[in-house]
Amino acid sequence: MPTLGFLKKKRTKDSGSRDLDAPTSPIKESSGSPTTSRTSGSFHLHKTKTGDSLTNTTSNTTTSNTTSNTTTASTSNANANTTPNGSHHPVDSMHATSTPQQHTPSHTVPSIQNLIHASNAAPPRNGAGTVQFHTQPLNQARVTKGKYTLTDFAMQRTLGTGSFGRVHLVQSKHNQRFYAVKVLKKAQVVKMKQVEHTNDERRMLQQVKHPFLITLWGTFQDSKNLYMVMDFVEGGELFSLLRKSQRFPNPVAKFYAAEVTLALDYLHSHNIIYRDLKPENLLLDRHGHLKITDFGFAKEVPDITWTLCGTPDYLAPEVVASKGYNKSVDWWSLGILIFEMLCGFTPFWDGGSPMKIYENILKSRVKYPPYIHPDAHDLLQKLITPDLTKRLGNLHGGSKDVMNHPWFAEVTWDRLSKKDIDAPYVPPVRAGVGDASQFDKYPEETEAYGQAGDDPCVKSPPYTVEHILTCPNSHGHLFPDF
Ligand SMILES: Nc1ncnc2c1ncn2[C@@H]1O[C@H](COP(=O)(O)OP(=O)(O)OP(=O)(O)O)[C@@H](O)[C@H]1O
Repeated sequence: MPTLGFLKKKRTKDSGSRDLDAPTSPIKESSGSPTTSRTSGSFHLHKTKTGDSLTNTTSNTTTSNTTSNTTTASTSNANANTTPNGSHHPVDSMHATSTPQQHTPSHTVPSIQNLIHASNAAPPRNGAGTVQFHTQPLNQARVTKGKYTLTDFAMQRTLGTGSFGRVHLVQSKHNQRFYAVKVLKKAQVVKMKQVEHTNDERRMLQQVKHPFLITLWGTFQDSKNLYMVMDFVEGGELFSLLRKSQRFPNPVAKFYAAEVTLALDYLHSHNIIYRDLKPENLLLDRHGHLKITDFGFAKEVPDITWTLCGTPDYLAPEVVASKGYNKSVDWWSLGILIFEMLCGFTPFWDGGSPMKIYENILKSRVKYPPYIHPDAHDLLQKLITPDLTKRLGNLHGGSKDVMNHPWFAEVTWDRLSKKDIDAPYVPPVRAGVGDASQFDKYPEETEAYGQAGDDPCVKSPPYTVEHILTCPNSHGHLFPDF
């Protein structure tokens, strides 16, 4: 088992008082945007099996995910507070005085809410068939009036950096709301041969619409940079919560895994492979629900593809072996994600180089710690298998096989897909004020954005070989649609 300093560093790729939940365009009020209406919901059993015990940490109680047969407390509405948008959060009072960073020992799950509810209406078992997003057509590209420009936003601090970009908190000068803008340096994108991926990212994100996927409001560019305007997801990365907690109790891992499963189900039903699942790309909204961000490797693939991309620890063996692959890779990565949430480290991690990780992936031998719940163990074995004819999610039943697995037995999928279930952890953020306290601090960009100048990515004929190869139909524009 990895010990000291396991993956403290993030892994990079290889190669107002109104309804604050309503996504709103930075310039124009959107008409068709869904609002998130939350009511208290039930997700869990009254009594847990081994490993399911979860203590409410209203004090500094350590949350244990070790073996326990404890009957868990039901959430009492008597303690209920009201969130700024009027929805129901039983332990919000706790957040007013205790944030995880301030009070929680690093090896505990901070401020985990009761995840186990006493519910009068027992949730139907295996309600996988009722998920509503599956049948919805892909969006037409989201339309906003006119094109954004840099002058529409006041640029603020950096929220995160990645292999190819930097994400800033920004405030719209039109509606004063906060957004996240991903800035990609064109020169860097070209140098790292990410032109096609970047254009794909924009196209994919503009089409998808799902409660657990980030909303892209629009894009623009100047001579040096590409800009993608997204909703600001205030709660920070699941990565940070996981590293602070070391590992999640079984029900907590299950909650996040279930939301990811719904998102994958949606993407796959539209022939989109995500290809970069990892805790760094899972953000928590202010209620603690997930939003998957970073569609840099997402691709519409009706059958198979060959590109080697992803993050080493999370790559499926068929990707490492340069075989053609399909959606199956996301189910493998879901297995790695669940393993990492339950154990605090990834199964093929190795202190050495990515090459060593790849070797381990190809061998596909996983040591399962004894504290993993038997149902979780079973699911993991069925996801982290190199045999594509056996991998759950890749079989005849598709994603429904995953949703119907016993580990997810108490999940009421239709309610979860409406966010009608309380999240296990509510990030301590002040809504609507651009509170970025949940994000790590980064050195800021020194080069000013929006400088005038020639755009090296727009060429007149005759085109260079690079232009023709990377963007054959672009008529000289490497990023024609930004
Ligand atoms: N909509 C958002 N709201 C808040 N923070 C965000 C948002 N999108 C991204 N971030 C932050 O910025 C970080 C980097 O974003 P992103 O992963 O899209 O960039 P990247 O260059 O593709 O990264 P990587 O190489 O790690 O995959 C994220 O890990 C997250 O912390």
